[in-house]
Formats: sequence, C-alpha cells, structure tokens
Amino acid sequence: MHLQKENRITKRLYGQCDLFCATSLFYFHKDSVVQHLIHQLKYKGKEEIGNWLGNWLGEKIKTVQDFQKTDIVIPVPLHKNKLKKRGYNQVALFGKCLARILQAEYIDDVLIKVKTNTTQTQKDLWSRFADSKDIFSIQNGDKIKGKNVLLVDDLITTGATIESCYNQLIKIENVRVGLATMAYSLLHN
Ligand SMILES: O=P(O)(O)OC[C@H]1O[C@H](OP(=O)(O)OP(=O)(O)O)[C@H](O)[C@@H]1O
Repeated sequence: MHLQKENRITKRLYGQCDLFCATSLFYFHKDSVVQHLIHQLKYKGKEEIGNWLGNWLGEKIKTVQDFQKTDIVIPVPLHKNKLKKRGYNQVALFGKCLARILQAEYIDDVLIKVKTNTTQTQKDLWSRFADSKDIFSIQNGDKIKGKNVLLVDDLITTGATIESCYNQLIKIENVRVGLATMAYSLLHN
C-alpha cells in the first residue's frame, strides 16, 4: 500500500484528512493472525510486538519518497487513566522504530487524549464518529510547527480516531500529516 499515493486508506479518509502519505502493514480480518497479534500487543502485555512490526514496516517505507519527508512521528495517545492501567501505549515502540528508521523525531507530548471514550471495538459507525469528536487536544504545539508529522496507530476501522487526531494536528501552523498503522480493517468498506 505504501507504494501507492492513492490507496484504500487515502480513499477511506477522502474529504476528511489530506495526508502526505498513508499506509498500513496488514489488512485486518476478524479471527485472523493479525487480530490475534494486536490483541496480544494491547491486552496481554506483549509490548515487544510493536518493535517487530515497526521494524517490518520501517524497512518497507524507508525508501519511499513521501515517507522520507517525515520529520516527526506521533503516536495516537491513550488517556492517562488507560495508560496507567495498560502500562504502556501499544503503539509507542512501533512509532519509535519508525522514527529511528525514517531518521525522524518521536514526540509523544504534543497530541494528548483529554477525554476517555469507551472502546471503539464494539460500536457501530455512527457512534465511533460521535464518540471520537473532541477527545484529543494539542499542547506544546510549537514543537511541530511547519513539520511533516507521521501519525501512528494500531488499527484503522472507520477512521474516526485518525480524523479526530488529524483535526487537532492541523490546528498548528503549516503542519502536514501522514499516517502509518499496523492494520487496516476492511469491515466498513
Ligand atoms: O478507526 P476507528 O473506528 O476510530 O477505530 C480504531 C481505533 O479503535 C481502537 O481504539 P479503542 O479506543 O477501541 O482502544 P481500546 O481497545 O484501547 O479501548 C484502535 O486502537 C484504534 O485507535
């Protein structure tokens, strides 16, 4: 997907997010190995899976011109309560690997999650968008002024989470946003 500037992700987010690059390492299907992997990473303490997936995707995108434009990698944040409970952000190692390989900076104190939403996983499309609105915010915005930011997450389903993050990031002057995720769900296509 990383080789096509227009791909399933940019099409899904068309009109919502204008991205300088977008890719996902895997497609996500219910009851698949990928679902199992992400489940282990998120809920079973297998944090190191993020490293492995980050290196894997990093090696694929490091020679692609659009991804080379990345200055900063920013993870979709967890709310502080969830971070405390889980012990780690499941996309942190993934993002750090991508930052290292793309020779970019990893920054996790600009985009923050200010409201808790209930897990997206059990919701219909409308609720996902309604509940994702205004749950993120920006602090220390100067750090990303004029930069190309690669936003990273584990999974895109409807794109509501990404759109909500995107809308915050572009509030900062001359920020451009790209996207890299571990998996992309075809469920809502
Ligand atoms: O594209 P979307 O429809 O927005 O869904 C994708 C989002 O849903 C999940 O988060 P969730 O808030 O459910 O995380 P949790 O499992 O930690 O509660 C996942 O980690 C993505 O961030």
